[in-house]
Amino acid sequence: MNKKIAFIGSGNMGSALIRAASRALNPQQIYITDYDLAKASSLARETGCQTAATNADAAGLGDFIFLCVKPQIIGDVLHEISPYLNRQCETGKEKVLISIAAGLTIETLRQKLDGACRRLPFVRIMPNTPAAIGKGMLAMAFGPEVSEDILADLELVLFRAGRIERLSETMMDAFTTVSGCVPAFAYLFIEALADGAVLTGLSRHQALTYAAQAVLGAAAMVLETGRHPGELKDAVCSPKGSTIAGVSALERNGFRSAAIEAITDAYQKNTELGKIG
Ligand SMILES: NC(=O)C1=CN([C@@H]2O[C@H](COP(=O)(O)OP(=O)(O)OC[C@H]3O[C@@H](n4cnc5c(N)ncnc54)[C@H](OP(=O)(O)O)[C@@H]3O)[C@@H](O)[C@H]2O)C=CC1
Ligand SMILES: O=C(O)[C@@H]1CCC=N1
Repeated sequence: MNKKIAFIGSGNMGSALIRAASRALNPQQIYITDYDLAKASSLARETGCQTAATNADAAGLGDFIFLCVKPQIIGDVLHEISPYLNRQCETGKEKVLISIAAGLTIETLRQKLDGACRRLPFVRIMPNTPAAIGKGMLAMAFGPEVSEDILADLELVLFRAGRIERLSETMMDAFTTVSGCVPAFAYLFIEALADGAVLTGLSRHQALTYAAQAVLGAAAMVLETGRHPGELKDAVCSPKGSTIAGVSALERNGFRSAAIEAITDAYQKNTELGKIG
């Protein structure tokens, strides 16, 4: 795959995808830019990618243009790069736009483009930050104008980010919640478990390592054995044992309902982000 890839925005999520893409391709195929150019330059030095001086340059250079800015800003960026995309459209150059913004539909984003570039193929992807180390979960939604060749190339750019699934756009807000947001909830859980372990005498480093490895192992058991988490939980809980005492404490404190409401509140917010367009 010899296409050029541009990333506009190299913040938390953009930088995770840039790291993944730079492992999948020759990093010299990748152009990074950001409002804060020092941030882009530092990441370019680390990954071997190139920098683009402006969003317009990135739009001109990239065959695939990843838009990795906040949902509140992406409309301005699309408006800003439209003239440069239109110039390329006149020469018959086929570019692909890719948004990672939570909530915003492809149709809403397309309306932010001015001129002929409004017809360009547009893909909406939803990654999560573990993509930085190849442990991400990522979904792609797209319309009929996006060819199988484009999707195959996009998967080549992203395969080092982690697991990739194609999803109907109607499911993207639900996916964003249970995949994009969940790492933050899991970090909270791991941090709290480690706090408890520090209370029982372990060092902070030991506590974090052991708690994170236990959560990692439990997640892998769910994915790799296909067994229901309730069944896996029962296999840890001995009658009158310590684990069931801990499970009881979690239930007493509303752990399950807190987790369910974390998902439903975050989902609600994702749908609201979609209305800012
Ligand atoms: N964080 C996450 O886990 C996930 C985020 N997303 C989506 O990713 C997108 C980016 O989020 P996130 O990475 O967290 O945000 P960040 O703020 O970390 O990154 C956005 C970057 O874009 C830069 N920027 C701001 N304005 C412009 C502009 N006009 N042109 C070029 N660059 C600009 C920012 O610079 P500066 O800081 O100087 O303003 C910042 O470096 C959002 O749309 C979000 O919905 C999706 C999945 C997961
Ligand atoms: O919090 C946010 O808005 C983004 C969406 C998914 C993860 N972070």
